Amino acid sequence: MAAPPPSSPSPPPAAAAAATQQTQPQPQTPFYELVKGNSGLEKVLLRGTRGFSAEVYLYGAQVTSWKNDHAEELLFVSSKAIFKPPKAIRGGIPICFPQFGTHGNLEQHGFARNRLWTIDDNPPPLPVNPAIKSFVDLILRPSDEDLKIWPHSFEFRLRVALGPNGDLSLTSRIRNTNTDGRSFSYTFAYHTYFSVSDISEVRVEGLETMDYLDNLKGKERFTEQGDAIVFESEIDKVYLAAPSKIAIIDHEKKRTFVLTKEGLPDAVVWNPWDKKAKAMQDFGDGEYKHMLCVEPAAVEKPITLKPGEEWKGRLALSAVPSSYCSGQLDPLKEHLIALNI
Ligand SMILES: O=P(O)(O)OC[C@H]1O[C@@H](O)[C@H](O)[C@@H](O)[C@@H]1O
Repeated sequence: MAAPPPSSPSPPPAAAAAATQQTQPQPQTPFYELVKGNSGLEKVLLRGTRGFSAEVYLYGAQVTSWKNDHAEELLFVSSKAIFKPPKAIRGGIPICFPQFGTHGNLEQHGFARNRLWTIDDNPPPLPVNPAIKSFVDLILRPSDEDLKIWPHSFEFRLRVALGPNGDLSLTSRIRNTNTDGRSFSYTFAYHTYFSVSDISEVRVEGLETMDYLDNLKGKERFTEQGDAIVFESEIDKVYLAAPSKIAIIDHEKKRTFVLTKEGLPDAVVWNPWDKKAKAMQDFGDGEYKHMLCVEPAAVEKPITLKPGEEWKGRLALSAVPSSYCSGQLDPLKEHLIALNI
């Protein structure tokens, strides 16, 4: 598909066709480009004001890039990532559905991350900030093969939006479309890989004093101590009933990522560290130093939907200068209000 110049984004063909059939223009015409990415897989480019950008592969509906106005990449994608089904792409924001990790009988993290999603040009309305001009809606429905391993009919809609201040939001809407009257339950995560300068210089605030399940200790439950979380070895924890705002402070970069989550009670924190990194085929030996996963999730208590019911889970990310005092998430409030998240 021919890529329109960034200054004059064009609606995708289906949206353009729909617009000509309507007397009233669509209030929210999604602006994006569809281009070929690695291994010929298609990806959507979102361009915001002042050079902000994001990329989303149709494979896995996976965000693989989020850049600020200095064209700096804010997400981590491994240099060894494999862009070939059935392997999930190592990095960015994989979607874990209908199972997080090994909490069930399906393959680790479920199948949504290694399925081909399609662009949904006519999604049901979703209230949005009118200042957001760059977004895309993707949809996944189960194939006959999927129904054999998880016998439930569903519609999973994901909107990825780039805000006017460069903030990135992902909104998932999952609907039970079973016609046999059956409910279904699932666990879920936005498996977000952040790019950091040096893991030993990073601190996470917002999870102190939380209870967590330690995946490195047979999912046993512990309580975190009062200090911000720092990293000196492998970590794989599911923090339970975590607050809606979490900050990742990168001292060297003088950058703070602020995560805001809705509908997702838990937060997973993962870094494989050196030994596990070496054992991973699609991950460089030293790359653990430059990434950290903080994953808004619903793990401990699966979400249950009756037929016709819909669940919504949202993640909003912003990257702000680290110019506030340690131990206080509150000063971020003003910035969050300014960002409208
Ligand atoms: O290699 P995968 O399947 O992408 O999983 C990576 C990690 O993902 C994390 O979310 C899990 O808590 C870890 O246990 C897991 O190792």
